[in-house]
Amino acid sequence: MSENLIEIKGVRHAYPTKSGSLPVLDGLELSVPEGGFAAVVGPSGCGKSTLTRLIAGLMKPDHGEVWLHGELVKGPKSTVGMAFQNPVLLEWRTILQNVMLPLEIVPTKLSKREQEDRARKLLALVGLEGFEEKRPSELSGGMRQRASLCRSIVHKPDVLILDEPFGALDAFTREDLWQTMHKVKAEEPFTGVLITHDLRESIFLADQVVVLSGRPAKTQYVMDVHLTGDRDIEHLYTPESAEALNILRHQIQIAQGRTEAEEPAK
Ligand SMILES: Nc1ncnc2c1ncn2[C@@H]1O[C@H](COP(=O)(O)OP(=O)(O)OP(=O)(O)O)[C@@H](O)[C@H]1O
Repeated sequence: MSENLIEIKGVRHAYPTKSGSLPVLDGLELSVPEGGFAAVVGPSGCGKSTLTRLIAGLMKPDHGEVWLHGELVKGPKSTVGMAFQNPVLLEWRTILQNVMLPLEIVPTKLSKREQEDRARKLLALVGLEGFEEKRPSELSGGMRQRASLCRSIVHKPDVLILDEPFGALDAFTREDLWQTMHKVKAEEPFTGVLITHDLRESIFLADQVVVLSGRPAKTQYVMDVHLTGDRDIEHLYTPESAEALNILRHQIQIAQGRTEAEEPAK
């Protein structure tokens, strides 16, 4: 049994297509300890979303193993929470009812009253107090994404998967959401995997950045992030952050086949 909450070992996967088999992952390794937060970056179409489906047990890999909490993943896991770029909130339900949805699906010991209290507490945590009875269309994109985040953690999942949740937001809203994420993680600790195309986002939010190679993707590079103290946006403009971003940018260029693997210029 592994000490890591998420352990992905030697995963290989190919999709059958009309023109033959499309190898997508080939040699994927990922380890995330309990309470850890890994950001996964890589070239477009390299297999990042495929990785999230494997962790959630929505697909089985052709080869290799996915372990969650010391258990081999063999089917869909309700202990995994997910949030996507498009929040997909149900318009016929209020924001509060949308956030409570997973509690209707995943078994819970909470009474109806306690479920509602929990959903209200999370909405307040992300700055949506007073919007509980609104419909999704009455909220901005950033607010809908905040509600979606509450919905993804309301049932206290073991693992939170975030698949480009901030990708469609403007830069200022995105930075606000990054800070909200830190607040949420401090109050409601989770083990997370974030898929992103934004390298600044990866080093601001995660404690480990995993760079995937071009398709079929393998784990090409892993960076531990050591931003000290409370993370605020100014941390992104320090020499340490600039150096980390430089290294990651270089790794992405290697993954895209635009440069040879070599030490980045200092
Ligand atoms: N169900 C499927 N059947 C066949 N091919 C698929 C299927 N799902 C994904 N693919 C293909 O597998 C490759 C990897 O897809 P995936 O969505 O995992 O990549 P990604 O890294 O998340 O992409 P992006 O960066 O564009 O979001 C792509 O070429 C995609 O077209």
